[in-house]
Amino acid sequence: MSVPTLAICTECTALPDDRNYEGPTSPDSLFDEVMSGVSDSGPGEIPNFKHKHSSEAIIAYRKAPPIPGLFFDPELRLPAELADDVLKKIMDAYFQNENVNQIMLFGRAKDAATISADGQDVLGSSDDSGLPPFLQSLLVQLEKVLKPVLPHATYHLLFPPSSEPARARQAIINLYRPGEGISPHVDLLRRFGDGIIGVSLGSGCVMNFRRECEETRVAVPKTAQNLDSGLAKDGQRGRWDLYLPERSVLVLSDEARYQWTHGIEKRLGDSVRDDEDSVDGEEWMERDVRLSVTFRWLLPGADVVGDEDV
Ligand SMILES: O=C(O)CCC(=O)C(=O)O
Ligand SMILES: [Fe+2]
Repeated sequence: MSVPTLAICTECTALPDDRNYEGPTSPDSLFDEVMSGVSDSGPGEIPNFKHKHSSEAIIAYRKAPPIPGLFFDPELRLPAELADDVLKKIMDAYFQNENVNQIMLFGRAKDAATISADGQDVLGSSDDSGLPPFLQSLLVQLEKVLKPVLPHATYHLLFPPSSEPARARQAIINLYRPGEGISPHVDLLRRFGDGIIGVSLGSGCVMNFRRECEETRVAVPKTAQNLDSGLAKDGQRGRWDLYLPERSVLVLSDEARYQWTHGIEKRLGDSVRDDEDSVDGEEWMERDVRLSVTFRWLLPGADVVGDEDV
């Protein structure tokens, strides 16, 4: 079996002209329906100060929240040289037009067909045919830095051995200007598999996580109880806000991928402290232009762009 031909898709999405716009348009990211009650202001009304809405009373932490399947180490950063190089190449290749803020690329992880007779990987174990070289380099680096820190099963999910059948991998790149965000969502269940890697480049920002109600599969409602105290009915926190610094790496799997939404509120900066017990005060972190690169597995048969019914 030969490696499938290159499948690069530069399907760029322009900014929509509606009041619910929050930043990158991510039809490919959203759960089957957009969560309600997320966006209450249009692009011209960016909340620029800290406690305007109840949701903004939530303080973000640098430490990872205790959500099963979420892996994040604030100390783990990509090498600056690699991150700068990837950022520059992405900007040059895809974001010269200021109306473009999202791009999707597709590759296919190698399978046994790309392994030479002596058992060595011909392409390198993260070499996803179809992705541009700088994203392949990023994947190789991610494979290296994540190996020592992830549980074996999660690492295996993200970087399966070459003995397993080749799978299609999507890289979605989102560009956020200060004040932009993305609605809380669960990445499409019928399109993407388990195991998502998110890389932040150029700027940090806070990502919020909300537990979904299992029965309804909609985001835990924005009630005072859930948001102001951060506690859901069962006494467990239904929301966590995590600061993702520039060059950091986030992994979502299992419960974190399926039972929690993730989103970014549209703000010009974020209030951050180390963790719940931190005695130090909050730090206000201004946002700059941020690029996120998210790698996800396409489910079998879902590698047809634009087919929402798969
Ligand atoms: O910008 C990010 O880090 C998140 C992007 C995201 O969630 C998505 O595209 O599905
Ligand atoms: Fe997402």
